[in-house]
Amino acid sequence: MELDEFLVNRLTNKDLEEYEKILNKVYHYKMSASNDFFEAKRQFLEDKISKEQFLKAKEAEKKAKKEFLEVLHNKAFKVNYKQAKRNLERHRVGHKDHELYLHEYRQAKKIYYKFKRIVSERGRNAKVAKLSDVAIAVNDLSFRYSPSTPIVLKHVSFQIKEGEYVAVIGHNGSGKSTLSKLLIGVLNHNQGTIEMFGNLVTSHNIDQVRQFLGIVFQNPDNQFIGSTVRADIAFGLENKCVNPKKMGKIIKNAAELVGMEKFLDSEPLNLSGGQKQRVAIASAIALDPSILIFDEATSMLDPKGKREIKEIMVNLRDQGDKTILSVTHDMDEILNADKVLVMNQGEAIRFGTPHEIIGDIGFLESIHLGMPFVYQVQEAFKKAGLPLKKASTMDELVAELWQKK
Ligand SMILES: Nc1ncnc2c1ncn2[C@@H]1O[C@H](COP(=O)(O)OP(=O)(O)OP(=O)(O)O)[C@@H](O)[C@H]1O
Repeated sequence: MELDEFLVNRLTNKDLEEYEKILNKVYHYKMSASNDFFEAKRQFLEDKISKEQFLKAKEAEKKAKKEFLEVLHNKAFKVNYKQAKRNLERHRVGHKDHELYLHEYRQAKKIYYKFKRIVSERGRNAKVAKLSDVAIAVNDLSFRYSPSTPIVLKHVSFQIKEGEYVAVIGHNGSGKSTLSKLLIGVLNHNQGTIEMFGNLVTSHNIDQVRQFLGIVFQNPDNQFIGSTVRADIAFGLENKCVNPKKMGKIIKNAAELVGMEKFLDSEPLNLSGGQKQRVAIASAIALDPSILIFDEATSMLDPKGKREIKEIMVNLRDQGDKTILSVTHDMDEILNADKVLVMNQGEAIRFGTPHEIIGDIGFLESIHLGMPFVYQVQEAFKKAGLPLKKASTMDELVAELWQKK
């Protein structure tokens, strides 16, 4: 598009209308490029497209963003207003053309203020703000993959407050992944609402809402994008156009948070699954998202890897400023959470503290979910006529058994 067209004196309402049309066009172009990039990233992580295709989508998004910002920051209407002001100063009261320049000045001023309003509306749309301390509010959410397939989520409602750690559990096929895909905007919901920090999520603002989200997926091998740990963490920062001077410190802090600071120059090949997953977390944290979504992030790891990741999740929660939603099959993990959402056949059937959920053994059995290991041991002792004092963690259990000895 020709921005210079607007760099002429004496802009009219018609020019402003033309500008608004162009702004809308580049805005929608940017939104669609951002969605394409997000989708490409997901497909790349799932090995469905090549790195070249993924990088192409990244470039397209960068270009679209740049073009949008160029249009948004167009100076023509301001220059026009200043010019008209200068002209008026040169043709004061008494000059034969004073009335003409006064009229032009008023016109330019009016158009400039209208321009500012249009830009600020787009500017507001371009950012989402925290309007509430409820990080995620899902209300009456229902979903089916296509009109001919059954409903897989049925009237799901729950709220997660900022800073809470919520584990989502449920038998295979209960709808956990579908729920997480709806939350990150990979799928669009058919019915009900999702709000993030009070912002109603729609297909128009999903790209902005994603600024709140950091996502860690299941497969550690597919999450590496950079050739080293440092390059991997830098990738998202570059994409967000973070000042290169600030990047070094951000990367170091993020790596330290997951205990990977000594591996910044390591290549992915030389890392264990757990270490790769720690880097994936660091890459997410570096962008400082308010909400972290872990989508079965420990399921492919060995016991040591699982333990490491679960410790990091607890540390992140304890720092207090991150909201965590973790879709998991690990019944031991739920003991770390503040709340547990239980899914069954597409419905959110319970939402409570881990102890409320685990305390009801009959309920867990009825939906084919096992108990955390610590509770299994206590049950076994109880059945053998040796009841133990209630222990919620392995340390408490060991202490209790030690005393019995
Ligand atoms: N692309 C799809 N098209 C149609 N139905 C689907 C699709 N993906 C999932 N489903 C169906 O949606 C329901 C919920 O699946 P979902 O993957 O969300 O469950 P889940 O709880 O995450 O299971 P798991 O623990 O095995 O990952 C299942 O009945 C599944 O068959």
